[in-house]
Amino acid sequence: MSLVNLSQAADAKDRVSIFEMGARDGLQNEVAVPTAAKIALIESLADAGLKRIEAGSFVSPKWVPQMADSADVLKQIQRQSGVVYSALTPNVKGFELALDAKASEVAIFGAASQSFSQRNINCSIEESIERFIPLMELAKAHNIPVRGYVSCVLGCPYEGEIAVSEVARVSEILYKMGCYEISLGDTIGIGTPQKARRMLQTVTERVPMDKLALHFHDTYGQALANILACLDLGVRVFDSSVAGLGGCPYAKGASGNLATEDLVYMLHGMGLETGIDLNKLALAGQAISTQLNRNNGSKVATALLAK
Ligand SMILES: CC(C)(COP(=O)([O-])OP(=O)([O-])OC[C@H]1O[C@@H](n2cnc3c(N)ncnc32)[C@H](O)[C@@H]1OP(=O)([O-])[O-])[C@@H](O)C(=O)NCCC(=O)NCCSC(=O)C[C@@](C)(O)CC(=O)[O-]
Repeated sequence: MSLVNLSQAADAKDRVSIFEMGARDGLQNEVAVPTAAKIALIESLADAGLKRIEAGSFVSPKWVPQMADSADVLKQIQRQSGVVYSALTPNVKGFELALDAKASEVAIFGAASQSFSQRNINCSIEESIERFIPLMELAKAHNIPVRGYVSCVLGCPYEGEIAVSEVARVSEILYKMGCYEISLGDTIGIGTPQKARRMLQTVTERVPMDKLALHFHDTYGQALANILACLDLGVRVFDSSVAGLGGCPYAKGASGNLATEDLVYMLHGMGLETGIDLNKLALAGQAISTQLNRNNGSKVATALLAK
């Protein structure tokens, strides 16, 4: 049996939704990025047609000082109608700050690995769920949609293999708590296509496919192959990061998410619609790469800009 039914995926004239991670997952690892550069990045991403942009995170500035200006970013961006500007919120304090900064929606972030949960948010999986309950109640009261992340779905930097049953269990808890979508994170980018497919299939036994997103880091260069392997299962939401920016401060050595430009190029090539202008996106990625004084992490953008 073939790994992926390419003809089925190629015939699907449907739309894919991309959640842009560059300004949060991308920049949370970069020191001393001026607030103005973050704002310029977010505005240029919206100009390129991205409708879902993670703009920052309201976490402890002692843990992630790089995101300490998230309120300024959210308060100062020129917003476009129809664009969702989201922020990570680990607890009620973070939610209140996000509300004050007028985040359109927030995201809670848990993990399928106890060790990663402890290192990333300083509590066990069970304690994190307890912390999320009052946040979910507040979000409901304020009519703010909440997205949920599950980290380490294809492996953990501290524990290695993670049981897919645990990924499905945590995903179902976040879904039943009221998260409108669960993003499954290969935090350290070690997954390969069959494993990614099997993991997604197992999670769909507990959470409907149209409530799931895939969030693949590209550390081992497998992210695009993993997405291709999962596309024909019906998943239509992917997280990615312009110019491949990023990494997680609590997953040493992990590189950024799959570059959005590379994802868009593949999807458009398969006849799938994203609503994104690839040339504008490539320019946005190049501008922030130049600002950070680093090579552009997107192969597609590098090729397009060399023309
Ligand atoms: C969760 C905590 C806060 C627990 O950290 P803690 O130390 O256990 O929290 P605490 O409640 O004891 O508070 C300690 C101090 O932090 C402050 N504080 C407490 N909460 C907040 C807040 N929301 N905003 C601002 N300040 C806050 C609080 O006020 C206090 O300040 P002090 O009295 O010492 O001056 C901490 O562990 C933390 O901030 N962790 C965030 C780590 C992080 O941001 N990681 C990266 C994002 S996750 C990721 O990248 C993965 C993902 C989502 O992309 C998916 C994937 O790829 O897998």
